[in-house]
Amino acid sequence: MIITVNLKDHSYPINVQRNSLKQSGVWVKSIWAKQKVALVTDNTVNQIYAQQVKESLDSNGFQTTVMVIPSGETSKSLEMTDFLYRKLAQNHFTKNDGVIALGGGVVGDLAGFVAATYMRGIHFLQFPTSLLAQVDSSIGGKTAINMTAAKNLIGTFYQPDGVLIDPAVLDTLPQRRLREGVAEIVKAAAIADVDLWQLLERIRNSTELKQRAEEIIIPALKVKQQVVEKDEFDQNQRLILNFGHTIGHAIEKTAGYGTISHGESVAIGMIKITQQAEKMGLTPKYTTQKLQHMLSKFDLPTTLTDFNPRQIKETINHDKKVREGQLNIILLEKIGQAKIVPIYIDTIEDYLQSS
Ligand SMILES: NC(=O)c1ccc[n+]([C@@H]2O[C@H](COP(=O)([O-])OP(=O)(O)OC[C@H]3O[C@@H](n4cnc5c(N)ncnc54)[C@H](O)[C@@H]3O)[C@@H](O)[C@H]2O)c1
Ligand SMILES: O=C(O)C(=O)C[C@@H](O)[C@H](O)[C@H](O)COP(=O)(O)O
Ligand SMILES: [Zn+2]
Repeated sequence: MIITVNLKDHSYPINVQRNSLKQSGVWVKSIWAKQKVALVTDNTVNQIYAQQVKESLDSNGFQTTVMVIPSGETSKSLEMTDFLYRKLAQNHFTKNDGVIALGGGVVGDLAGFVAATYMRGIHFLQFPTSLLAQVDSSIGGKTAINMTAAKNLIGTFYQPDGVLIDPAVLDTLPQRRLREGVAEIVKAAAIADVDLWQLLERIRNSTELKQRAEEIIIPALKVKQQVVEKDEFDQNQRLILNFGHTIGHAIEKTAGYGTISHGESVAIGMIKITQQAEKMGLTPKYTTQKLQHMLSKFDLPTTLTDFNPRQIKETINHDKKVREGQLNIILLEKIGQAKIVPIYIDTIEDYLQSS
């Protein structure tokens, strides 16, 4: 199935097809002219999938160099950015050449940032291999690396030329990694798709979800595609994709990148913000309970024992949504519909204390 992301300057296809990775070179040839390709991956995905992708690319006329970064959130760094820039330069990559991100959101965000900035931008494709990357991070063009001060502080908007999703690769994805993707799917349903929410309600657990992957991936990525089409550069409506992320990103940073994963932090963030919104009458009663029930069913965390509101507040000060002392937070109008509410940043600690 092909879903097109329609944007003013750069529309592109998302191709969802089981077992497509093995023949990915054929698809790439339909998008790019023959050229050098940097296949950026992490050491886990490298061992399982890089060779078959390289073979398919090379047999379709591409000249592929595999570039491997360590697995995990700490690779979204200036150090790894520099490592990839050097590799591209050593291998004489030019503006005619391209980068393919083969991996989860970490590989996608980092490789996308490198592709966007090397020679002011070279061609870029996403081959997402984690559930999270297949439903969220590979689409929409946000690229980023982290700083000590806060998450995703450096980045660009840089849309890929295409996204190739092979649901068969989820077979090798560990359970913990799978449920991290479920957190973003629950987010997508909660903010914009009540039908997807109801479908998730009918699914018993992560195992069943994996078996019915395409049924879930397609509506989840359509939520993202539609939101991005309305507001590519995060000026207004796209902010809803940040539901649970203001607190979530602060949790990731304060715990130490990679300690509590992105998906887990977002799950806790969605609960914290909804609990308080419910208390203030901004979100209907029992919404937190519904979210808690949904997330727990997929073994996602909904609380954090070491939650430190002061530290979290300090980190939130660096959030990209802060403008002139105000922060846009995302709340649920109801399940399936989000709203953007501005609050004063000074009030965030009380907000967090009482939730
Ligand atoms: N750009 C965006 O719009 C966007 C959206 C959501 C999340 N993100 C970012 O994405 C990152 C999280 O992504 P993630 O959850 O994919 O983490 P990840 O990239 O670290 O992948 C999780 C783990 O799964 C492994 N893995 C990936 N695919 C596999 C497969 N098929 N089989 C076996 N192992 C596999 C990886 O090696 C890694 O160890 C965070 O940095 C987050 O900020 C970005
Ligand atoms: O695409 C978006 O927009 C999102 O907010 C999707 C989020 O799931 C994702 O984690 C994103 O990277 C967060 O972006 P940021 O702008 O808050 O850094
Ligand atoms: Zn996210």
